[in-house]
Amino acid sequence: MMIALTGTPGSGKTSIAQELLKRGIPVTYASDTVGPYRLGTDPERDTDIIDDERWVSEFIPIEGVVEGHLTHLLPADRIVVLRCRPDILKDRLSARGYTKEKIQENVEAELLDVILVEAVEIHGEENIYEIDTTEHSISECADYVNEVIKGTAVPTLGTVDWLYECGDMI
Ligand SMILES: Nc1ncnc2c1ncn2[C@@H]1O[C@H](COP(=O)(O)OP(=O)(O)OP(=O)(O)O)[C@@H](O)[C@H]1O
Repeated sequence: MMIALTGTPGSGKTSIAQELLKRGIPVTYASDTVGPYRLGTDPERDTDIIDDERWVSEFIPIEGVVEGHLTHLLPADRIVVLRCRPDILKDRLSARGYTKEKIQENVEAELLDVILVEAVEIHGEENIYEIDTTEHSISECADYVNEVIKGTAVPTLGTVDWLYECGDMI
């Protein structure tokens, strides 16, 4: 069973993946697999350009959790979408020293549910497990992913409405 752990940059994927690893759950970092698919960098957006179609088509499925903001594109069995309240996400990304533009791009993507919508389109609502990392500790989020792995979690989406709560950030 392959579980995708996805979410906007800063939503907490790496932190939760590290906690899962500590608990003995196998984790693959997508960033370790995209090297051959890197086409270059986008200087304006300060990000790598990845040939994601080829990456997805050539990805050899793993047993365990695959972490990264593109992993919902993979043919995973269940998709955990991490959410983060946009004002908190802004703080987390500012603390990293990201540019204003890069922060704005990611905050808007989170506000507009971009990853969640893509995940639902690809995998259907019945395979989506959404969790708000603003409201839960890293340990609680890892507990939840563990439940998703075991099959005891109930698929969920629509647990947050950032446009209602923080729409004035756009
Ligand atoms: N409940 C939580 N779950 C995950 N991270 C949290 C939580 N609460 C606070 N944080 C903090 O938020 C930050 C999340 O950063 P992290 O690198 O894990 O995100 P990411 O989604 O992997 O980002 P990227 O896609 O850029 O790698 C960390 O500093 C972490 O300590």
